[in-house]
Amino acid sequence: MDQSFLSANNVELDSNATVLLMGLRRSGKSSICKVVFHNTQPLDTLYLESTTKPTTENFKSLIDLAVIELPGQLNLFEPALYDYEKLFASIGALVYVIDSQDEYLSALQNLAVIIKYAVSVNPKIHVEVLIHKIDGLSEDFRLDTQRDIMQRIGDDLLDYGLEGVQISFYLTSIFDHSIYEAFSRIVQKLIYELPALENLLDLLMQYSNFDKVFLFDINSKIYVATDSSPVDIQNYEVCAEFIDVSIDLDGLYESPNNRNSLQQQQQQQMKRNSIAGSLYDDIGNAKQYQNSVSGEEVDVLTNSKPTKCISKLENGTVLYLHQMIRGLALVAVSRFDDTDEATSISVIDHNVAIFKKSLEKMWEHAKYK
Ligand SMILES: Nc1nc2c(ncn2[C@@H]2O[C@H](COP(=O)(O)OP(=O)(O)OP(=O)(O)O)[C@@H](O)[C@H]2O)c(=O)[nH]1
Repeated sequence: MDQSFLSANNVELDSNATVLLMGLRRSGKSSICKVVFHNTQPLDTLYLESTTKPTTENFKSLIDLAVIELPGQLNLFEPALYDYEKLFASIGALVYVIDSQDEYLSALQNLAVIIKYAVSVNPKIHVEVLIHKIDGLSEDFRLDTQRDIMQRIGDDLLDYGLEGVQISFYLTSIFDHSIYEAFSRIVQKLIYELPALENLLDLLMQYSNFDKVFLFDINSKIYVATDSSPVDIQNYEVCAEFIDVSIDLDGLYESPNNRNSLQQQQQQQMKRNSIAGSLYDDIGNAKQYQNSVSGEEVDVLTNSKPTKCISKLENGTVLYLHQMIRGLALVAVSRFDDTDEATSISVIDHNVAIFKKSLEKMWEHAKYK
């Protein structure tokens, strides 16, 4: 293998937090990386040039994630090009992108060969299949396509004598939140401490009367953990957009000393607002009744005080955001009646402060960070 490629990209160091992104040419791999991790507008990916050699990108979040993209034109098993054995042995998840708008039979054959090889080298690997570009398919046709793809891959793997390989399928598009939802679930599988985190979030839900709580990576809008209740995509959308709104609002309350860093933050925010939409209007009409900044802590990444923001929407839903460690924010959806608002918020603040301390402690002893 091209040793410099591996060593330069720390593949061995962060093995369990490494995602290998594969798929045929033009299936959408680079676009996914750009939209999810670089906040590129989906339409700006239209004319991306074809990737010609493997690329690795590192993202710092709750865990330090490495995403390796292999160009679609590579013939995977062409001898002596790369040491694939070492590569597959060192990754946590294989993410294979299938263009659902294109003829996908050759992609499925390619995928079956790759899965066969991947599980023989690394039996613990998570195999994740993105049935991508679903924005071009009708609702019914999406499910038919998913069923067809699952059936065919199952048959191909049976032919190879591979029964019981766990494969997760996701219907995705860069034009809506489905790609963030998929990547959230993929990244969560790589977080060793996830069960403990989920337990903590369940406790927080219970004692704070939240309907739903997410631990978001602020930059990518991936949620690295959530409580154990099912995820409703609308809750996800509202919370993800509330992060953008909160950062903008936070600017209004900053002292002049921090104005520079805030302007930068806002500019970055403009770039990252790939999903601006109706919620901004809702929040514009909503009663913004508290936006306070705690005085004690200083966030290492932004060199500014951690943001806390609470908003009540016209339909009575309350959104609560508190900035956490490592570029994360806790965002919760709640509903409490007007009479006990102040008490509820004090209780929530107290519980969230305890949660943040627990998170810090957990991360001091984290396995992969
Ligand atoms: N409609 C639609 N088009 C998409 C989506 N994702 C990516 N595309 C388009 O698909 C085309 C190819 O995307 P790329 O990201 O360059 O594909 P790639 O897999 O990296 O291609 P190679 O670098 O050749 O391996 C671009 O024009 C994208 O705009 C999607 O979710 N929906």
